[in-house]
Amino acid sequence: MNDEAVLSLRRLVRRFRSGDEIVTILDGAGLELRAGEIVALVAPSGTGKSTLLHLAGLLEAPESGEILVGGRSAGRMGDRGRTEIRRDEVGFVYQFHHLLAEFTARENVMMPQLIAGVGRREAAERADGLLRRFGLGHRLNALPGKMSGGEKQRAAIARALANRPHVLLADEPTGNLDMHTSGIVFEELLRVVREDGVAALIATHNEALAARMDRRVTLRDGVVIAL
Ligand SMILES: Nc1ncnc2c1ncn2[C@@H]1O[C@H](COP(=O)(O)OP(=O)(O)OP(=O)(O)O)[C@@H](O)[C@H]1O
Repeated sequence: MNDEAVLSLRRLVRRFRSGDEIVTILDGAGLELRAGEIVALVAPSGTGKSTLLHLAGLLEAPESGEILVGGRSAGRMGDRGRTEIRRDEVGFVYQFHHLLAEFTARENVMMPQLIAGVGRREAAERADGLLRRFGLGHRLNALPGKMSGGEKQRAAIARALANRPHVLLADEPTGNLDMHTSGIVFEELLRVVREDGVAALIATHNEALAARMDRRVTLRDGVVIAL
């Protein structure tokens, strides 16, 4: 672990049109994530958690402010540079697994690697290793339709980590699971992320899960504050 920020969000402003009005959701939001640090983003519904994660993952652009990933400023990059950073540096986990239904667990975890140019054999080995770490060694060839909710979400987390990202962004990663399964899957996510030294920003409504992370932040009036 070192003290270098792998993700810096600086003075982010994001507005949306709502009918005739312009609503400012983020109003100078800033956050730094150091290598290996796991941060919980805990805030009421509608305060901008998903918006902040989308900006951090370069899925959309802020009206103003700066986003640095691995010290590189995304604002100064073209679409191609942003796409590369998204692919190589950032992993995403959503509430819904978004696995491809016609591909097995192994193939789903291979997919981002193949897109990044990794060979089939190496991608399959990495996929199997990751899935095993999530207790899915017996489900490598299972199709998502045959997997339980917890298994699918584990596979989705493995896929997010497939390209060895420095940053993992997760939006209610266990929000679709029952409380018991959610706790177990969450524990596994934290274990693997810690073992690999990945920095993570995880939005959750669940205070008990948030308490297991390194620090907690919230959004208030469009800015990030420590809890
Ligand atoms: N593309 C959009 N167009 C218009 N308004 C939007 C858009 N995206 C988000 N918003 C609005 O911005 C606000 C924040 O939304 P966001 O999804 O970031 O909140 P959240 O904190 O993640 O909420 P939840 O916990 O319910 O997921 C909401 O009022 C939402 O309606």
